[in-house]
Amino acid sequence: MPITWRDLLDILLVAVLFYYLWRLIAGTRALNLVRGVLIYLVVWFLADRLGLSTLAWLLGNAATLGAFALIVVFQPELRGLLERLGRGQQLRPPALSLEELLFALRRLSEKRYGALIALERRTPLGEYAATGELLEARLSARLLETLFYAGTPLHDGGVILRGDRVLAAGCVFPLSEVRLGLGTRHRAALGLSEVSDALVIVVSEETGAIRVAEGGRLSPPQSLEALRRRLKEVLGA
Ligand SMILES: Nc1ncnc2c1ncn2[C@@H]1O[C@H](COP(=O)(O)OP(=O)(O)OP(=O)(O)O)[C@@H](O)[C@H]1O
Repeated sequence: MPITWRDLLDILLVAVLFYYLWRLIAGTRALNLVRGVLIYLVVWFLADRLGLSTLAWLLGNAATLGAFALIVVFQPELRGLLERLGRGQQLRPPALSLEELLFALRRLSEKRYGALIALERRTPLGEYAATGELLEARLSARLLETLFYAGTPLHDGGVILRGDRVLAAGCVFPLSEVRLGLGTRHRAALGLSEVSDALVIVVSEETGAIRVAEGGRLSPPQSLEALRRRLKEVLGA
């Protein structure tokens, strides 16, 4: 059968669809889910082909239940994906004001205010923002300083930045299981970086040291210059 222009268009559209799906899930927790589902499908297919009827029957029936379970478990990610699909590229939040953030970090470090700040990237952090107080406020150094001033109700927990907005404060991040020899603020920074692609900045209340957690790794104390370089890379500025 000859290949028609319809076949080519079909293949092109499917390729574009997969490419955009991949871009949406790359770097998110959903990527692990996709890997898991693919392995499941391969085992199911092999069981069916090799005539392992009980295993194939079991996997076939569990698939329906599993699909519902996945929707429930990954509801925050799915909502995030749909939000991003709807939002499109143009309506991205304005870029973060790097100098404002660096100025805030300098002040927090000098004053020894313990701080925990997550910069949202591709992984939606809405589920963590929901554990704190939603602010949706424009980022300013004075706001960050105020939020981490000890004694105020919101100073406990982490702040989430989305573009140039302070999305939420007083948020609870997942704690890493890794023993760092540091306290819970640092474990929370590392924990969030393990489950998302966020860049998480932590200022120590005890020493004023600024560290960055990214991709499940916590940096040694950083100078503001080193931090500026890394943030510029991340923000593409
Ligand atoms: N799961 C969490 N999510 C967000 N913030 C957290 C979490 N757990 C603890 N924190 C923050 O960490 C603070 C406790 O910090 P702790 O003194 O244990 O940290 P640390 O890593 O030793 O840092 P520091 O050098 O600032 O003392 C809490 O008051 C809270 O603000």
